[in-house]
Parts: sequence; structure tokens; C-alpha cells
Amino acid sequence: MNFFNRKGDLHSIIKLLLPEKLLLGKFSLALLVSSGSALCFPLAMKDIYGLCEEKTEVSKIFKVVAKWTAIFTIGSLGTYYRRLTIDQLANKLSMNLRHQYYKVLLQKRISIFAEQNSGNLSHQLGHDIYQISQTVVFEFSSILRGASFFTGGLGYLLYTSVPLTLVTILPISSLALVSKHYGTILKKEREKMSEISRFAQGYTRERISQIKTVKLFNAEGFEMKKYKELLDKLYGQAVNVAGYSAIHHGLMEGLGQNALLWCIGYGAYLVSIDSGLSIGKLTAFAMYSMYSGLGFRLLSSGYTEMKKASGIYRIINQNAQLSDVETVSFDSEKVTSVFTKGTPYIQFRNVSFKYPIRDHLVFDNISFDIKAGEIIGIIGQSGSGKSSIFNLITHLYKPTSGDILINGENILEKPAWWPRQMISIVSQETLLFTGSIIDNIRYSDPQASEEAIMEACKKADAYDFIMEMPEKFNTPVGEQGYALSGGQKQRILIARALLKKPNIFLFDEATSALDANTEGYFQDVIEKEFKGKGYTVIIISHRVKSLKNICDRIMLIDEGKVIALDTFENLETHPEFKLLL
Ligand SMILES: Nc1ncnc2c1ncn2[C@@H]1O[C@H](COP(=O)(O)OP(=O)(O)OP(=O)(O)O)[C@@H](O)[C@H]1O
Repeated sequence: MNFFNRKGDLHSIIKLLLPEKLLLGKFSLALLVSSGSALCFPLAMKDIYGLCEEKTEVSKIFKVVAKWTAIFTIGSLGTYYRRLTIDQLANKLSMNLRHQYYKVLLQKRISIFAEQNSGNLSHQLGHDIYQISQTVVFEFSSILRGASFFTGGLGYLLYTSVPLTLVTILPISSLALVSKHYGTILKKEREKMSEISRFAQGYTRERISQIKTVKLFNAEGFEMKKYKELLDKLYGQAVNVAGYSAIHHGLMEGLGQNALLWCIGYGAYLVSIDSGLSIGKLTAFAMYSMYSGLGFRLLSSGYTEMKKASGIYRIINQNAQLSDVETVSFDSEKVTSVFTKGTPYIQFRNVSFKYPIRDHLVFDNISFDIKAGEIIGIIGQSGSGKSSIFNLITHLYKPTSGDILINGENILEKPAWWPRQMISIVSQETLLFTGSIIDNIRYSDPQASEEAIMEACKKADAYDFIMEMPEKFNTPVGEQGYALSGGQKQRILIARALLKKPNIFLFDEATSALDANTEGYFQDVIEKEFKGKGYTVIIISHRVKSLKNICDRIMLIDEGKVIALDTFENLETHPEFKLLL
């Protein structure tokens, strides 16, 4: 069932519950029993008050009380099942929505994440979807209960006395108008408050995640001042909300009590003139008028809350449309790495490219060939487009025109996972996942044996430092690898890339945080393991000289143009090349 291919309106949000037919059935039955028994309470009062009007034997009173006790006990069982099934429904809905939303997010093209705040997306996934599910289910139940109280209560009022009903209905209607007026103001004020609160949350989330920068700039005082300003603003708005909410509640209570008072007063008059209205009936009447008022409130607040939830749902629904998605594989058992039969070669044919959020072209009609088994170095000024070449080969971005071929096959005609399974990459960002060292290395091949992991770590010169850690391979790396040095993180990332073992390797400044010794070690690994062994390797590095001995050819990029692709020796006389040495 796709939860997100709808318009995202009130109607469609209720339909989200339909797949849970069994739970929905149990819930409906429980609702019927619990609301039915609640609706009977005034009738019980009428029966018991009726007994006061004449001399009644104890056994008769006992029988009446016992009958109603049995009914209310069944009613309380209904309430138990209603609450149980509501919670189950809400959690089931939240689970289904989250699972599907996460699936859609994983399929989105990477450019979407540059446009959308990732904090917002995870807030939607965690908080908003839970909130929507709770609201939809609980308010749906409230609306049904409200409808039964309102119609049942009003039915009894009309059946008992039309004039008395009119006297009761008029104040209730004015109550509804007042409630609606203040309800609308309150809603707007609350929206302003959550906007400020969201901003404050985003602000602190960012500051805490970059706490190191805050500390290094001695900005604690500045941050406290800034946060206090936000909290003051939030408090000011909270006071506004509290003011309107207090007026709303005060008026509702005052008007509600007075309306009841007038109804009973008029009822007392009808009883006194022997109009056929007994004290028992008047008691039931007063209670049913409260029921119909309560029913109306449940209906209107349920509707308002549902509308609020549908607003949030509409935003999530829009994000969850399967546009801007790429073909990914959700088969967790599938081999994530492929060693192609022939040594891979890569061709760029008239490729132009711009990032979706930018207007200027990063590449304007570039073409080049990387031959099978070559080790290529890419060099160029910062911002010249080196990493963008990797973004295109790995199909993270699509060129605006032109073709990219691996082994003669156009990657743009293949699913996004196709080139990625034959490529292992160490990118510039040295971010790890929270977890242990081994979890991070195994990410590239979840089925890898311990021996294979050790071997990859030894090749990446990571083994010795890992073994010196307190819990060795099980040492936690901290959030984003916070508890490790830059060089240690980089070596873990290299080990992860080596463990995957496809036959195209891309290294983007993979050794920038390593010392000269370790870098030399890494270069030896490239020479020994990759050269002439069926691998095609591309290395981006600012340390141009380090490429001299390992690369067959060097690609020189300037402002998105390949200005040379030649051996190191042949390039040495090139003026642009000399600038980079
Ligand atoms: N995700 C992105 N969205 C928008 N523009 C981007 C993105 N990544 C890079 N750019 C822009 O594309 C151009 C090329 O960037 P790229 O990262 O490829 O350069 P680079 O040569 O690898 O730079 P450096 O050596 O500094 O890493 C730059 O102008 C950069 O601002």
C-alpha cells in the first residue's frame, strides 16, 4: 500500500487507516460498546431518580442498580479495548508511514538533500509522522464519539421536550460560535509559537553539532545571549497563547455552566406545572444537554486537529512523491560489489554538467577516456571540478548532456546502483557512522569475514592503531567519528573502500590527513595491489608530486575543462601544471 500517492487532504488521511481492517473492526466494535454505555448513563440516572418519586423496596433498587452495573462493566471493557486498539492503530500507522517515507528518502537523488534541510527531513520522519498518526487515530475516535454523543444527546432532548430543547440549544450554539472564534485565534497564535520553537530547535541543534567551533571561538557567551533572546521571544509568544487559551477556557466554562443553569431552571418550571416532565427525566435531560455540548466540542476540536495534521501530512506527502528518485536496490542480501570480468575503462563523451541548485556550468562539453587498468591522477585548482567528476561517474548526479560509459555501457541508461557496485570510493569528507570501528569498515561488505577485514585494515595501515585502541575493533568511534583523529578516520575509510573490492577505485584527497610515512605506505599499496592487476584507479590529490610514481597519466583540470591528460613527465613543462607543483 502506498501511503503517499494521494493529495494529502483530510479525506485521504483518514483512508490511511483502511489497510488495518482487523484492528479497525475491533476498534469500531469497542467504540460502539463504550460510547453506547456512556450514552446510557443519563438513562440510569433517570431510572434511579425515578425510584425516589415513590416508596420503593430495597430489592427493586438493588435490581435497577445491578442491571446498570452490568451494562457499565461491559462499557468499561469496551473502553479498555477502544484505548488498546487506538494505540495499536496509531503505532501501526506511524510504523508504516515511517517505513515508507524512509524508503522514499533513500531513493531520492542526492541533489534533493542540498535543497532540503536534513534536520527537517529527520524531524518529519521521527516527530511529525508520529504526531500525524496519533492525531489521525485519536481524533478520528474523538469525532466518532463526538458524533454519537451529539446525535444521541440531541435526539433525547427533542424526544423529551421541544421547548426545553430550544432553550438549551440557543446557549449551546452561542457557545459554539465563541469557541470557534477563540479557537481560530488560538490556532494562529500557536502556529507562531511553534515557528519560533522550530527555529530555536534548529539553532541549538546546529550549535551543539558544531560545539568545537563554538568553543574555539570562545563564543559560549554569545551563544547564551542569542539563545536567551530566542527563549524570551518564545516565552512572550507562550504568554500570548496562554492569554487566549485562558479566555477561551474561562468563557467556555462560564457559558457552559450558565446554559445548563437556564435549562434546569426552565425544566424546574416545567416539572412544577405538571407538564409531564419528571425529576428523573429532567436529570437525564440536563445530562444529555451536556453530552450534546461535549459531543459538539469533540467534533469541532477533532476536525481542527485533523486539519492541522493534514497540513503537515500534505508537506510530507509532497516530499514523498516519487519524483527525483533514482533506481536503487532494496535487496539487502544482494552483492553490493562486483568485480567486472574485463578490466574497466571509463569514457566521458561531450559531458556538460551543472548542479541543480546552481546556474553556472561546472563542465561544458568535456570528453576524455580512461583506459582499462590505468591509474590516473586528477589535479587542478580548488573548485575546478575534480570531485564533480567522481559525482558523475558514481551517478550521484546526472550530466545535463552527454554520456558517461563504463566498459562501453552508458551508465545513464542503467539503474543508479549499477556503476556504484563496481566502484569503491574514498571521498573528501571523513565522516563515520556512530558505532564501532568494525561496524564502519563492514559497511562496504556486511558479509565480509574477519580475516578480510584484518587484511583490508593492514593494507590501509589502520590495523596497528586499531589494535592499540581500548576495545580494539569494537571501539566506538563517537558521533560522526568524533573520537578519532583525522588520519585515523581516513585510514578506516580507506580500509572500508579496500574491503569492498570492486575493480574501480576512486580516491578523493584520501590521504590529505595522513603523515608522509603513512601516505608513502598507501602509495605502495596502490602500486602493489592495483597496478596491472585488473583495477582502474583515479586519484584526486593536491599533493601533485605524490602522484608522480604511481600514476600512468595525470588529468589537469581548469575551470571545468580538461586541459591536459598526459604522463607526469610530459606535463612538467605545462605552465598550468607548474603552478600546481
Ligand atoms: N553539491 C553541490 N552543489 C552545488 N554546487 C556544487 C556542489 N559541489 C560542488 N559545487 C560547485 O561545483 C564546482 C566544482 O566543485 P568541485 O567540488 O568539483 O571542485 P574541486 O576541484 O573538487 O574542488 P576542491 O579541490 O576544492 O575539492 C564549484 O564551483 C563548487 O562550488
